[in-house]
Amino acid sequence: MKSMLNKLQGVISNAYVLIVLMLAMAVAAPFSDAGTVQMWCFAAINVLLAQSVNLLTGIAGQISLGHAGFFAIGAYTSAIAMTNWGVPLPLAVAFSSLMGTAVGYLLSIPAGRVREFYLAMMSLAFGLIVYELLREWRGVTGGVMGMRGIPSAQIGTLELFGIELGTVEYFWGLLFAVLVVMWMLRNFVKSHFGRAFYAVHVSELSAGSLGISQGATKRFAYALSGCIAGLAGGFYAFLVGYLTPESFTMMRSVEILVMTIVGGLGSLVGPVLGAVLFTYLPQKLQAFNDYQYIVYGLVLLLTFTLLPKGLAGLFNVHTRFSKRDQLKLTTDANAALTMRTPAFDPLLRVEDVVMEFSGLRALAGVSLELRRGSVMALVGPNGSGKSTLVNVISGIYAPTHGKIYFQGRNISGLPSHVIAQAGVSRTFQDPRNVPAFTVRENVLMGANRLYRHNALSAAVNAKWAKVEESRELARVEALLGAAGLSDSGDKVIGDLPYGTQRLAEVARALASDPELLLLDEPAAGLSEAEAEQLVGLIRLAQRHGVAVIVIDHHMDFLAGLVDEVVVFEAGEEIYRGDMDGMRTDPAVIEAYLGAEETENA
Ligand SMILES: Nc1ncnc2c1ncn2[C@@H]1O[C@H](COP(=O)(O)OP(=O)(O)OP(=O)(O)O)[C@@H](O)[C@H]1O
Repeated sequence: MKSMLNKLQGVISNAYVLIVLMLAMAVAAPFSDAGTVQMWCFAAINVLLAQSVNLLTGIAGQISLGHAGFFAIGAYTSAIAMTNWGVPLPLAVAFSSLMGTAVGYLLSIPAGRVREFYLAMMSLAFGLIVYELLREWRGVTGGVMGMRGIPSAQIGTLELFGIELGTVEYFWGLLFAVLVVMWMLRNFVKSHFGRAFYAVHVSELSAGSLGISQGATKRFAYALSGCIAGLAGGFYAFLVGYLTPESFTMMRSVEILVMTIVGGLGSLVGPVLGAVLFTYLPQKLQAFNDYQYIVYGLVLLLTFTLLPKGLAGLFNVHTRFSKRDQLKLTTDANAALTMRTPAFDPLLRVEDVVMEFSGLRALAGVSLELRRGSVMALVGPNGSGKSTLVNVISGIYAPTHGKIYFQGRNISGLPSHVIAQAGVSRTFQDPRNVPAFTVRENVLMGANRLYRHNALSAAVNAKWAKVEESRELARVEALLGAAGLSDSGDKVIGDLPYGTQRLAEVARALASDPELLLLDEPAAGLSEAEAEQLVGLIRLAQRHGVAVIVIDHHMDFLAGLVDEVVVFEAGEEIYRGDMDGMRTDPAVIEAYLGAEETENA
């Protein structure tokens, strides 16, 4: 029984099954009655809408309660383009996508600045504004009476190059569009763009440290989502032949979001399942007469309670976030990191940096220099400013005073993603991985700054995109080997022990092929064997000329690994030198080691 269920799950999650199903529908369409094909058209439009929400909300993590706004903009744009300006069908539909893209981009400017509850409210407001505009801008939209007489496949008034298009031909066109959009989305989501969307979704702080601009990523997500919803709107207008604001109410927005969630956010198959269900459900529920909305509500409640991952969860559908399965890979352990030449030495110069938090001096004038291939430890009691220094160097905080030069360039106060792009990589005191990604995908995310191919190449799986993905996957494989994680590559990281997650985060930091590596307490919570793996990774970086700053309290771990130790107390340096000197330094004993011994006693 279980194996049969597994087989069924395998079949459903297979994209080819979906394609075969769609082709079968295309073949069956001419032999089906007009009402059935019409429903298939509505289902296809809903699939586009659900994919659009899935990209923005499921992948990029930006909730949308106003998607009917994009849908409406697409529908009215194409209708106006054809009826008022005589634009032919393909161009009119393309216009609706372009308009959706432009509005999506514009909306991202305010929406990208807010989160959670405020974002939900803002997207809701967007949908309401569009709805009101449709009602009030009578000269363009026809107001509450709407637009009628739009060429329609359903009525038989739609033409393409003089040939009449009926519902069946229109369905073929829609199906083709759905297939192309889903194929492109699948490739896109499995590329570094998809991983960047997810990185921003899970932690904007961590995304910045990977060289991913949260602002640019969100703008891109809104524009792409608007593009797909606009396309759906374009198709809708020429299917039904009339538009009124009542088709684009807040309820419609909610319905689009709900069908995506019920289908399963984050997967590509989920939105298809949700869209199909929500095309047929209202029709089937008509049998319940006055109670249909109660039954509708119950269906939703039950789905959310029993299937937290939506219908896709029921079928065990997992979207993976790399193109590994499609590529032939080579592994070359030496290819993990680039050999650095001493072009700029010192690589890092920190000059008199002060960091104040509302009057509290976390750093009180810190200066240091770091050479290529050297390892510096920052030690000191809790609250002495070690993490703050790492945060200031990596751009999480702009220093109150002082300068930081990296490769001769003043980077103080630059955004964290710009600093990461320049070659500064870091880990956090608490590992910040994407829990739903596998170990391999998490490490691969670190390589984000090294990709050069554009989004279109990623979406059509261009050769360039494949070459880059193979190259980075091979480097990741070598890094997984160096971290002792080769056997865990395919495991979902959120299910793994803390030590593995930490090691994977260090491997991820190295995957960016950095010049400077900043490790914030990387050995905390590691077993002895894992700590050895960590030492191996740091040495690998060092051999390749990477400069390393490591914060840690474990003297045994640091001994033999570091070239220089800097001890902090209350934001000031109280010792700089080697480990042996530190152990006998009176100031250090008084401020730090004495305290450690007392703590250990
Ligand atoms: N974002 C912040 N806002 C306000 N105060 C902060 C902030 N970040 C750090 N601090 C304060 O700055 C001081 C230095 O903290 P920091 O985290 O750098 O110390 P640390 O040496 O890394 O300590 P630990 O070993 O506990 O991580 C502390 O007093 C801390 O409370």
